[in-house]
Amino acid sequence: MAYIKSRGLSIEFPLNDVSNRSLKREAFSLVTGGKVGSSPRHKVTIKALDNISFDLKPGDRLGLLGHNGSGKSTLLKALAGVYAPTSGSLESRGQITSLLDITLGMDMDATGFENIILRGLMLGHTPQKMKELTPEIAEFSELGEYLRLPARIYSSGMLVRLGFAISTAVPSDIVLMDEWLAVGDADFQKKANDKLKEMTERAAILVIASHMPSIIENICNRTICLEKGIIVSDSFFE
Ligand SMILES: Nc1ncnc2c1ncn2[C@@H]1O[C@H](COP(=O)(O)OP(=O)(O)OP(=O)(O)O)[C@@H](O)[C@H]1O
Repeated sequence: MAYIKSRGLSIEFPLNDVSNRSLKREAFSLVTGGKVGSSPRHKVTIKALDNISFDLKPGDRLGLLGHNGSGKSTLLKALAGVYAPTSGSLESRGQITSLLDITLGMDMDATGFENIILRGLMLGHTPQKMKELTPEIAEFSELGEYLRLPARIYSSGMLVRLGFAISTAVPSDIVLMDEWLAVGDADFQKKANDKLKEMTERAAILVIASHMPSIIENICNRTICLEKGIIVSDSFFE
């Protein structure tokens, strides 16, 4: 059964090029969302997440709220395995699909077809699985003969279409999203939106950060609001 368990999770970023005595530190403390502090070695650090604890189980649809810099993306990236906890723990079970950066791992010199395999490997799938999925991904992307050409010649919209088609090809237990994805031109967006809806509805657990109240109201049954890396409210609703 899929789950996420966070216990006292804290994530700190060391700012190696900012000294403790520097005037720059004051500037940082004014503008950043995370808490500015210092490490034992007198280096400036930003505490992006501070003592975060929560549990998620199948059926949970968590909306992450908070001002810019409050720690939403850092929490999503920690859930995706991009950042390790500085202290505390974060555990999960289940296949995770991270839609945080859907073109991550693509090689611009490789063709679209090659990138289907490469990006699939990044997502934790086998080459065999990706080969089986290739016709479906190719059809969804609508890139046709472009898939035989290097990705560097794609427009940014074409690249995102391919990344989206690959990332959503395999159903998963846990879906992570930073804002509801809007991909491609108007026609493609409708198709992508339907696919995203199907994927998030089928997932056991969804975690989405959003500044859009309508997204949170329509799809979430719980919200956690962050402020300077701390949970300031945790609400459950139908
Ligand atoms: N790689 C990094 N190095 C240093 N500081 C970072 C890094 N990533 C995030 N931060 C800091 O961590 C804090 C939280 O940032 P995060 O991106 O998680 O906020 P957010 O809530 O997602 O903001 P937004 O709504 O603007 O996307 C901020 O103070 C930010 O400056």
